[in-house]
Amino acid sequence: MDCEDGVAINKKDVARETIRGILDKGKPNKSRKYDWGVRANSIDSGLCEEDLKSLLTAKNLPDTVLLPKVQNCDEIKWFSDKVSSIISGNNSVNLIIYIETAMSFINLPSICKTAVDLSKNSKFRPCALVYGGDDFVASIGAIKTEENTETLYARQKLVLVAKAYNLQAIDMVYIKYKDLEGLKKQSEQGLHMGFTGKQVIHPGQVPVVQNAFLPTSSQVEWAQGLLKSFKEHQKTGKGAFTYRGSMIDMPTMKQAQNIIEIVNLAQK
Ligand SMILES: CC(=O)SCCNC(=O)CCNC(=O)[C@H](O)C(C)(C)COP(=O)(O)OP(=O)(O)OC[C@H]1O[C@@H](n2cnc3c(N)ncnc32)[C@H](O)[C@@H]1OP(=O)(O)O
Ligand SMILES: CC(=O)C(=O)O
Ligand SMILES: [Mg+2]
Repeated sequence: MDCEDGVAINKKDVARETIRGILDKGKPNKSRKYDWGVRANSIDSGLCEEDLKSLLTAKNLPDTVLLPKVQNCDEIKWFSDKVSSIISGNNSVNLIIYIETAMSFINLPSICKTAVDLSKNSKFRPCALVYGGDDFVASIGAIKTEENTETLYARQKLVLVAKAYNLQAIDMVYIKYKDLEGLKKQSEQGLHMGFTGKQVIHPGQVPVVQNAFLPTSSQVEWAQGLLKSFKEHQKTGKGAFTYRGSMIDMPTMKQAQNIIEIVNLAQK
């Protein structure tokens, strides 16, 4: 649910009140496991405080707050203070941080470190970074291409820093939402770069992105076989061995473990 750029400037109050009403009612389908996330307005818009006061005092807290256009660690401190003063009792929310301006990228490690450190004594848990590709392209004055070479450095930096701080890395929006083949290609590009997932803006994008980020059956079969073979070779004292024509040692074993971990998480 969005209070930010998907909402016209003259409808900010309406969006906030509508979302508050939805939160008050609670999740309609309690048997299905899903999270409710709300994207507030950015702190520098001057609207964020009002968003948080309304959304975080609803009868049911959103599972996650998405904070756009985070520029520096002072904004994380601001957010930490606000959630601590607004959220009652022992409740807390997940925090997803949007990185989408040139300055955000300059300050990225300190933004993450501050979020991780402050969360130990606050009411939020940082869980992911989002690459806000459209705002970023506007911020640096680039021209968007289908290959995304103009933003390769930024996307790779986001993955690198996210993983260093044990956060998920969520890739850009694909705005040509009717072009599912293009979406598939861009999802696979993000997956290969190390992104954990991708934003969607239309229901039709959901299955394409989910499929792209789930390991294929042949990858799972390869990983299971490799892990079995790795264990057997360890017992016989062999750190390196050949599996299906490739040299395998500890790092490849870890890649196979990643595949199995994603499958296990997706099944939960
Ligand atoms: C760069 C950024 O900041 S991205 C994030 C901010 N932007 C957004 O969130 C935009 C979200 N998406 C949208 O607003 C819309 O999908 C649009 C404008 C792109 C297209 O809207 P439409 O022309 O209505 O799409 P379409 O007719 O295909 O919709 C089919 C159904 O899916 C629903 N739907 C479309 N998008 C969404 C969405 N994001 N979430 C939930 N339902 C949606 C429609 O309401 C419609 O439902 P209905 O059949 O019950 O009436
Ligand atoms: C998703 C988003 O906020 C952006 O691309 O700017
Ligand atoms: Mg944006």
